[in-house]
Amino acid sequence: METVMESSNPISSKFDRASELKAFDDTKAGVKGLVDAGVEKIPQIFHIPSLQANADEGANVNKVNFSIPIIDLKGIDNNSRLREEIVAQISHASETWGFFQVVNHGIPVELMEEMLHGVRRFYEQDDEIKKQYYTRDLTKKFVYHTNFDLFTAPAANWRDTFFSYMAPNPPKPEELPAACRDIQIEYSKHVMSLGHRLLVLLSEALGLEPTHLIDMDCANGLTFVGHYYPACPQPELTLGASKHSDDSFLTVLLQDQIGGLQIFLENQWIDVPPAPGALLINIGDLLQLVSNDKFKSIQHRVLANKEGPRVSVACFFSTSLVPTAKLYGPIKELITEDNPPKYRETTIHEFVSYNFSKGLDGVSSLLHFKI
Ligand SMILES: O=C(O)CCC(=O)C(=O)O
Ligand SMILES: [Fe+2]
Repeated sequence: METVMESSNPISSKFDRASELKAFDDTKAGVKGLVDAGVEKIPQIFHIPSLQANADEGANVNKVNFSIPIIDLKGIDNNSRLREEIVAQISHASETWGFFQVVNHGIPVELMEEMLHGVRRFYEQDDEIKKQYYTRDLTKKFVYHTNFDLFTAPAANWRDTFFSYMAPNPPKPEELPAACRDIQIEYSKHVMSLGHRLLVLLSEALGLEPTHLIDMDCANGLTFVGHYYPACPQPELTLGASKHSDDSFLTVLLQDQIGGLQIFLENQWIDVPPAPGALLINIGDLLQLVSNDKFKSIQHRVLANKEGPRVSVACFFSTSLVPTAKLYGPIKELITEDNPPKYRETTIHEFVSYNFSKGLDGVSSLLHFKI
């Protein structure tokens, strides 16, 4: 009798969940630790009920014939007609899909591969060394844990993650783990320069001076995030990353060949299969906000998979760590009588803190800032 009452009591089942989450966090071994221990049934904390009931939008996958455009940057710097053409492609993609892939982006393919290897080396190294980096202290220079929103999200994701702020105040090399330090530093430098080039093209796409977005400090901060999605024995019950949009200005994503990333467009989920040598670029919430909704920050998610591990590196351009009181709102030059500001002004710190406290709950943070 008591057992029945306890299990139907929402308060006690909530307590169970809290202690399960804590026990999982305390292992410091992440989702990979569960897989290494041989779990065949994924723990309850990872279950996403709407997926199981097929009740979310996931029931509609790839009904439209659509693929993310691949934009070739080759020759952009010495042919002005080609440059205009590329700006038009970037403009169209950013207004419509919020996502595009780039090739001939200036980052050597070997470097991209070594970057993915570096992330994998970190996760697959000796557990005792890896655990030393496990922390929920976000002021650390290198933060490794499993889900950042483990204790607040409705369901945990089948994913482990580490991150470091690589700009404006990069960590000292010795503050990063030996498994990925050299490549993380080198790759981040390349991404910084690609981000600058893209922000120039995006400024032009908005009809602004080429340096407009750079001058607004959109490329001052870079957060480097290394994800590891272990193979999942029951991928239909959970997700690698829940539906969300990025809180950055711009995100540069490097994914391996496993696949599983999907974007939510026209009320359905669309696969974003990896394209060899390409980097995936997406508009973040902050760029949607300053462009007054001209550019779209599109929600996306990552499926859990049986074939993993899947490795990806997401580099977010934002300035969250710069203690600036600078206000960001819709860019004045874009505002007209017919196009009044759609958002109130905010600081990066306020925006990112709001997004972080909310976790990956599928609701855009932008709504909170709408006028
Ligand atoms: O791993 C991926 O492909 C996507 C990760 C992602 O969406 C994110 O880090 O915001
Ligand atoms: Fe994302």
